[in-house]
Amino acid sequence: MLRRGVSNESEQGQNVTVARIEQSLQDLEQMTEDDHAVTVRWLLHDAKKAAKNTDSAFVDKVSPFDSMKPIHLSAGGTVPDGSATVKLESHVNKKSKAGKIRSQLITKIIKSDTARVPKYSFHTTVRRNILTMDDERLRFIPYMGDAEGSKKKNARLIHELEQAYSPKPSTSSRESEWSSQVRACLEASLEKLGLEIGQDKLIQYLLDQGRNRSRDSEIEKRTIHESFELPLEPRERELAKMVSQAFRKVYDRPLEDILLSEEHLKELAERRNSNQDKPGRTPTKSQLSQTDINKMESSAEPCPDRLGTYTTLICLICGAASCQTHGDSARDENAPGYQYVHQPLVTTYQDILRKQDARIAAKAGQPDFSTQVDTPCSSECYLVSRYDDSAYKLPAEDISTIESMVISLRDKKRRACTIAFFMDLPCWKVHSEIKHMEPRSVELPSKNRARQPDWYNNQKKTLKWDWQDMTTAHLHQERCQANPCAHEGPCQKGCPCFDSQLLCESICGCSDDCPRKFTGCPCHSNGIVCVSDSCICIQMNRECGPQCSSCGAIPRINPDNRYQDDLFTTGCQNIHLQRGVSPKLILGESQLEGVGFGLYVGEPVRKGEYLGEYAGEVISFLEADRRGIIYDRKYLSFLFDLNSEWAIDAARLGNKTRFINHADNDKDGLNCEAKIALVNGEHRIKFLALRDIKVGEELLFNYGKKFADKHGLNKKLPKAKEDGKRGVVVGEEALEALDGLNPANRATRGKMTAIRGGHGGGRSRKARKTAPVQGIPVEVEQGADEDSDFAVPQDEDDDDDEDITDRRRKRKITRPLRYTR
Ligand SMILES: C[S@@+](CC[C@H](N)C(=O)[O-])C[C@H]1O[C@@H](n2cnc3c(N)ncnc32)[C@H](O)[C@@H]1O
Repeated sequence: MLRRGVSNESEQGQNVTVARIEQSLQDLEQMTEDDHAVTVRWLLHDAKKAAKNTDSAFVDKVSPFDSMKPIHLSAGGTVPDGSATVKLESHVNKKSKAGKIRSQLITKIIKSDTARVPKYSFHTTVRRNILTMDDERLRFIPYMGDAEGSKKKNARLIHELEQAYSPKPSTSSRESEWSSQVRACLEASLEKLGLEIGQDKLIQYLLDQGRNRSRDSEIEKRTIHESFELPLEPRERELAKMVSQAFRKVYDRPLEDILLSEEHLKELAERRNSNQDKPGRTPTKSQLSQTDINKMESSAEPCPDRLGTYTTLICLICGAASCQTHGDSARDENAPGYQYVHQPLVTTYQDILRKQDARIAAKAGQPDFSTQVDTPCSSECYLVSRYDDSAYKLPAEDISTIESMVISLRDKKRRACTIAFFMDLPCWKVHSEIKHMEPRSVELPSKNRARQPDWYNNQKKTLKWDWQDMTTAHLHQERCQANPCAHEGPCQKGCPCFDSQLLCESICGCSDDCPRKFTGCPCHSNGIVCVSDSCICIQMNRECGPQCSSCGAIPRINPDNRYQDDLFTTGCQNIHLQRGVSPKLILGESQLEGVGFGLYVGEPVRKGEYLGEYAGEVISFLEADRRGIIYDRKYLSFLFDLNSEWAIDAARLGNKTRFINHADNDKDGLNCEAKIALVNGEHRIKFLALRDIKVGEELLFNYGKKFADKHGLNKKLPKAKEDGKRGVVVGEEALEALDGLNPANRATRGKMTAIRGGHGGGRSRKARKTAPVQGIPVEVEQGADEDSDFAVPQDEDDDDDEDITDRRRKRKITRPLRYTR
């Protein structure tokens, strides 16, 4: 904020010298400093006044510690029986040794029969995965204890964290505030001197000179450089050189620090890319003739720019506004090799319409949950009205508004009626405009059609016998995240699905008859139930979905039918995650000594049954690596690789499955496995029982050798009943133990018994309501069982683990928990 204005009086640019520019810059610098001083004085004045007011109104003048007597610490001496000593070391002044105070406290040891509460790292319970952006700022350094020899370890940790979180020093806010102030000052100074160059020319000069040779922001530099159409005139170059020299003298640093700072370059490049600020390219309105302006305003083109906003606001996978589950994964701009590229997700209107069509087509097979019927909206409704299209022309801006609205309205049948209502236009006219917009007439020439992959026939819905050698589309941990494709032309080279050798999904923008599109399973028509490898969806580690028109998945994924157990006893069984009903799971202290909590089953589970979803934050690998530094140091990690780009972290957000501990093999109590499945274009992790599991058994799955080795996961279930010591608890007795030890659980006891009695798909049928989240109805159970069932199993019993047979699994998809390098 420049309080004293800069003189408008233009000085003669021709007589300018380095000394004069220097003087002008100094004047402005002085002015800026004065201005800053005035601002700070005002702020302090205000702050003092505010503090005074608060003081009298709310602050107690007497310190609560005033009445406390000082405690005299005993300086050691004999320690009475039943006591222990604690050594304290306080540092008053870090640098001086004199500031170090050592004392020793004598404490009483209190013994109690109460079970020790296991260590627990706090988490918030979530019902579905939440996409979390990268956070490359190191916000705090965790306290890792003062144990012997930990100083070196802590120093190493701090170094590691600083390396991971700040690969390059980011501009501090003070620095960036200063830079922008000086930039403003510079602009004013050039204006005052009447020089015929502005900041743009100075930037061009610095880029021409190859100043700022750092490899950072290369793309931005190129974008900006290419936007200058004409080379600098010799006079301009001379002036820019003088400004650069004067700047260095006044500020004692190079001009490029201010004009080519990473932050500023990024800002400029974004502006250039969005076409708002192309020097010498985009004429201003005043430079255009009225005919040009009319042409621009009546063109159908301005729409795509605005559509960009729609596509980023509305998720292309689920249609939710600002979706937190899918969406463009976070970019780590500080990552080595990161390059700024301005790349709108979807570029043209036709792409978006195609995507819309694909989504609507994918939904066509689903039951219509809406209550709408095909009744005409008015006498002018397109459903009833016969109209002469050519007789009535809409203004360009109305057409443009219709285009924009079409994108956000997914119900195709109703969109003309809805738009007509909002715009107060005849429905038939809106409908006719929409029809013109749709790229239906675009028939692709046959030679240009996409080809089916060699290993998959989407019409017969079959895989070639050696398909597993030809693709990794089913190996989710190795493949990338599914991103719906949206491009002109057929799905061939250049299409992201094609290039990643993946199939197109129903959410992709390509046409329904794209030969690369996954078309689901034909199980019912082939007389098969989706339960084994004969179902193509199971073979490809996918859950059945709307694209499987005949197998019976569609009514089974309808949330309204979730608790209709009869429906699930037959028909498609490959919809676990979409149904989302798990058996009763009880949280208690793990039977693996000292590992904290563990998860137990509260009702019998059969082999192959679904146990729950491993939910948490979906984060990029870069973020996982950063978080992993602290997790690995604490030997407590909840990271789980989801695919080749993303991981799930259940440390901060998660559900009960985050408490499932590790076992190497059947002998150690391994009883469940984790599988990654593709569910409607989304990767998700589910737990399945590897064998029949008895009530009260602790769930254990194999985290993978790398994780187990790195974290030293060596704790095993105690052997069955040995000389009165603790043993594995299973069966009814275990339930008593789990139940009885925590009075809070008694209330649920009757319910659990009832569920056990009615086993055969029997699950806790809790009252539930639906809560809309981002426009999508999400099931929320009232009195959710999450975390209320704490218990500490302590009783002994025989370890009567059953023999586990049939361990040979054709598809190896048990996914190790992530470890960080
Ligand atoms: C996903 S958490 C499991 C829940 C954890 N027990 C708790 O209370 O939060 C994984 C962590 O549990 C511990 N853990 C799991 N299985 C273990 C085993 N067999 N031996 C030792 N520690 C284990 C390790 O600290 C590991 O990093």
